[in-house]
Amino acid sequence: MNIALLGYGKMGKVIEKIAVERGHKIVLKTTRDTSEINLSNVDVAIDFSIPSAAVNNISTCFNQNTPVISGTTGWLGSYDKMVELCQSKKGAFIYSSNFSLGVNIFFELNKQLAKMMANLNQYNVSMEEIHHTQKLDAPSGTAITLAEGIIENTSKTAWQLDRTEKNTEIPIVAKRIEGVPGTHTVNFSSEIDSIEIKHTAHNRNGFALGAVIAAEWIKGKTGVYNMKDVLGL
Ligand SMILES: NC(=O)C1=CN([C@@H]2O[C@H](COP(=O)(O)OP(=O)(O)OC[C@H]3O[C@@H](n4cnc5c(N)ncnc54)[C@H](OP(=O)(O)O)[C@@H]3O)[C@@H](O)[C@H]2O)C=CC1
Ligand SMILES: O=C(O)C1=N[C@H](C(=O)O)C[C@H](O)C1
Repeated sequence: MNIALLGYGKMGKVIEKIAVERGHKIVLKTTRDTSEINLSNVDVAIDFSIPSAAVNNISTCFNQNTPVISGTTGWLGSYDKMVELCQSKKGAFIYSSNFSLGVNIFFELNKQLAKMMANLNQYNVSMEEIHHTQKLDAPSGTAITLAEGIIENTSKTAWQLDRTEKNTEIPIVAKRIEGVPGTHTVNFSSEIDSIEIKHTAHNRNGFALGAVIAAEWIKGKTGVYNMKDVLGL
């Protein structure tokens, strides 16, 4: 496949390596200095850029009839608008806050645990995410997806960064430590004991491999999908 990398930073570079190993060709790389995106010889575009660039990158793909995989976080206020545009242009789109197989299994485990804890009022739920110091958004997209999984399955109604005002909110602590690719913990704690589930990324390979697998999967399809569809979870 001919792949465009919209964003060629830490993730773009790992995706390039894995995509080439899997027999694909990178025909376009964009950075903050790119003024025009021409996708005429591109089969699938993969966007790992910055929150303020994601909507323009994704819209450009729909407008040029190119399927797009987006892993950029911090722009989700515009997700519904992008879904509408995709549908109106009969495009193809996958967004995931986290493309790794391990985290997508963790998302399902988190929902199962939340279901089991739903009526156990003696436990308080809290979350922590740790990332490298260059990360622009907080909490991480992955932490937001985890919080949404808990909200769907318990009486919690919202998440809050670094504080909680109400018992119905899930507190998320975001820590920034040099070199950490991404660590997420969900904790249910009572006076008697704690139950904790944790995912630790050892490097960026899992995120990148998942994005390339999603790009291979979406070629030739139309519609809006997620990583559960891709991985058959
Ligand atoms: N869903 C997932 O599985 C994962 C998601 N992420 C997310 O992916 C995104 C990228 O992460 P990462 O690679 O670490 O970030 P980097 O900061 O290393 O890279 C961002 C890239 O985007 C480029 N960029 C900036 N502005 C634009 C623009 N207008 N158009 C196109 N590209 C632009 C930067 O350009 P320049 O080189 O000129 O600075 C850089 O190449 C983040 O939102 C992060 O949260 C990260 C890991 C996994
Ligand atoms: O910025 C990162 O690095 C990461 N971002 C994603 C997120 O916000 O959840 C995924 C991963 O944790 C790495």
